Amino acid sequence: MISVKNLYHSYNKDGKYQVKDVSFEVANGEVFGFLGPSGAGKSTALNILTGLLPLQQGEVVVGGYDLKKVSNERFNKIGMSFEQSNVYSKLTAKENLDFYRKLFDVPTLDSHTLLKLVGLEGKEHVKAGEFSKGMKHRLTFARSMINNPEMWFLDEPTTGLDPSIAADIKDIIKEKNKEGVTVFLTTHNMFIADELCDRVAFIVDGEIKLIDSPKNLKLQYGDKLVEVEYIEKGEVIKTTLSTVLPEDKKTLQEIIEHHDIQTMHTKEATLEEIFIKVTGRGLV
Ligand SMILES: Nc1ncnc2c1ncn2[C@@H]1O[C@H](COP(=O)(O)OP(=O)(O)OP(=O)(O)O)[C@@H](O)[C@H]1O
Repeated sequence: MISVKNLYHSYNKDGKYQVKDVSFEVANGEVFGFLGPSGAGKSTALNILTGLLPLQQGEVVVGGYDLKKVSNERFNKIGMSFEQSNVYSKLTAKENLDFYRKLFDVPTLDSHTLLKLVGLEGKEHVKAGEFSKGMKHRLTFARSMINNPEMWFLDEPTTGLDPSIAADIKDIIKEKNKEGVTVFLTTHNMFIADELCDRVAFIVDGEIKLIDSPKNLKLQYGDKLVEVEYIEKGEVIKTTLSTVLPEDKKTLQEIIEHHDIQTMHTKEATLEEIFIKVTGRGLV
């Protein structure tokens, strides 16, 4: 479980906060996402949770460890993948993983298994410096799993990757979560948030504006509309009707009773549309 209460962070300690009064909880086994535009404070919050940045103000408990009390033991339980790949160029893929493995006091996964999982099978003995950007990202991602973490922190896990690599990464996240791993991720991509997260927090200017599941958000904020294509006098007519307004409901009933329906589906609001509605800001 992750518990964050009244978290603040100021890089310059000048009274301006890049993370402001942030509170949330992530249950064990949940995928929780911070969704927000560039500069919203997502990485800053994540870096505090993983110990990369010092905790200045607030209460943070990760996997039972209170961040105010120093304990290196907690690093055995967490994994972190960075937005920017940071692998050692002069070491091979296997050497990169083996070097990192030594930092843990718990059983670790073997390099071969991890490299296979991220599609780098056969590249064990290639220097990371010769890897493409996507391959370096896969290696960083593989490294974050080496200690079989209970809590997995992923900063923009698919940003800048080509669609097939992004799809593989998403599948691995889903698989690990099925095995019980708790995931905290940041993203400015509504599709990632929608597809992967059980709950998302909308974050803007360092503040959380709302937390809910993508499904609830769509139910609550989506316009209740239905798009219908039907045949009238040999022509295809397309119309959008409210499922709430009485006149539209009557029209819809009339269309269903007297016309040949080609297609009919409800029109869902996207998370980005809801984000704009709630925060007044876009996701870029
Ligand atoms: N080391 C730093 N020193 C001073 N300010 C910083 C530092 N790192 C980030 N910031 C500022 O803190 C704010 C939040 O940045 P952060 O990187 O947490 O945002 P983000 O939501 O993760 O955005 P992105 O997706 O672009 O990384 C931004 O205004 C950024 O300029």
